[in-house]
Amino acid sequence: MPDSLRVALLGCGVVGTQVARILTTDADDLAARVGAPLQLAGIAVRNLEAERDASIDPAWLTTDAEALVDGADVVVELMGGIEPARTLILRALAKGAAVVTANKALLAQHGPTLFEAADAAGADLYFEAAVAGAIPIVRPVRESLAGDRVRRVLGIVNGTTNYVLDRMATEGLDLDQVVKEAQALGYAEADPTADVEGYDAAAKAAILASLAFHTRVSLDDVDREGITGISAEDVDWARRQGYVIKLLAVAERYDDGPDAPGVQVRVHPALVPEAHPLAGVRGAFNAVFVEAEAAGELMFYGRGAGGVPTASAVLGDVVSVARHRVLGGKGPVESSYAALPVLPATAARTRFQLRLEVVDRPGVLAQVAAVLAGQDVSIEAVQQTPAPDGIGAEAATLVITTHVTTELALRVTAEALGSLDVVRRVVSVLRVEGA
Ligand SMILES: NC(=O)c1ccc[n+]([C@@H]2O[C@H](COP(=O)([O-])OP(=O)(O)OC[C@H]3O[C@@H](n4cnc5c(N)ncnc54)[C@H](O)[C@@H]3O)[C@@H](O)[C@H]2O)c1
Ligand SMILES: N[C@@H](CCO)C(=O)O
Ligand code: NA
Repeated sequence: MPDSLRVALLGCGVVGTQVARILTTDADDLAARVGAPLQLAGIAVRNLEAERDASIDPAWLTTDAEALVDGADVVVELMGGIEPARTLILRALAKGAAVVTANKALLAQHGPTLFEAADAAGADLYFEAAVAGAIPIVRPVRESLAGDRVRRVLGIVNGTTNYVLDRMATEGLDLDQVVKEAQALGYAEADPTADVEGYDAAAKAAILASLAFHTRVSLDDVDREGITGISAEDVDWARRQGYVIKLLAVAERYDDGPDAPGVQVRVHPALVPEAHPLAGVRGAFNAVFVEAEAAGELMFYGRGAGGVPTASAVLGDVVSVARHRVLGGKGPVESSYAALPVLPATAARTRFQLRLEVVDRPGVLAQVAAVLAGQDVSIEAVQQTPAPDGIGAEAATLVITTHVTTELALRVTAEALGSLDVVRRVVSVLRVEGA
């Protein structure tokens, strides 16, 4: 067998601990698969004295990340954040080391810089764990679908928010209550902003869109709306109409119409029909639904987070890049040749459902319909129910589902409806996806 390959770990947190453990406990199998032993060269940490899992040998730890990087064949970055992760990855690539990272935030903001550095050095940069944790999705999109044309990607890529929305639906609980519960269970962070406001999902959406459309898409290109505006009442309304509310990452390519060709990438809560495969994704699970021209519909499902599942994706990448070291060759480089324009939020095309509280008297529906017609928004269905308790007599709730329209037309429509005398309140506006 060739000489062993030196693997440096940066970060010994939730994921790093599990990667270190499996690297050592499964060393024989990994060596056989790679064709050379993988030697854990060390783990860079901030504090040598911090309490750690019993599987972590204190002799592995160092605070000198730079020296560790300089002596490595494979650098595994699991610190998270932008700096020093970015500088250390660039340093590793410049020295010709292969890099594996799970850092979606870094890739979504500085991907091009990192990929250019990898290309210049002829080194591998792998990142399966950065999108949907254990689920193989980066490699399928980057490699298996490289001969196809992806049209659309719809993903549930944040486990925390999926757990929260699922509990709201099954228990009728409010968002705040469930977020507290998710924190107690260790799903949600002490500061849940990155998850509930959709930043984590938006970073993953940018990475997926870049891969799917061979176009650079950064976090700033993603229109983002979190789940904080979703009420228990919204969830209940959705259920009664045969939908579930999911936080979706949507990336699609438009080949017709005034904006074509272009890609549109967004993260927002959406109504998903109960019969759609994404509607059945429960709890903290993730799933990514891909529509490709030749392949048709594909669905990738599994655990998007957690130290052990995420370590599976990291180690899969480590084995891949290590095999290249042993056998020669290299993995794919960044593919951004298509350079499609990334379209603004207003260009997004989808169906919508508007819920209005209206005055219940003759002619109201006609006025409402005229506003939609004025923006060329086509109505697919209208449902009227008597006023909920508390909004008074002669009032009704009107639920209007539209055909596909643009976000721009919908925004203008919602504003115009809100200013009609007969509309007391625009209660909610939700996109409908996957129908
Ligand atoms: N936890 C998950 O389920 C999950 C899933 C997919 C991807 N990821 C990604 O994996 C990465 C790691 O996540 P995690 O959950 O293990 O985070 P974590 O916070 O548990 O671990 C990060 C560790 O890195 C250490 N660290 C930070 N800066 C450092 C520095 N300058 N030098 C040395 N050590 C430093 C921290 O002290 C911490 O122990 C992140 O990029 C995250 O987005 C995590
Ligand atoms: N916080 C993320 C896990 C890491 O990507 C989630 O809830 O899915
Ligand atoms: Na993955």
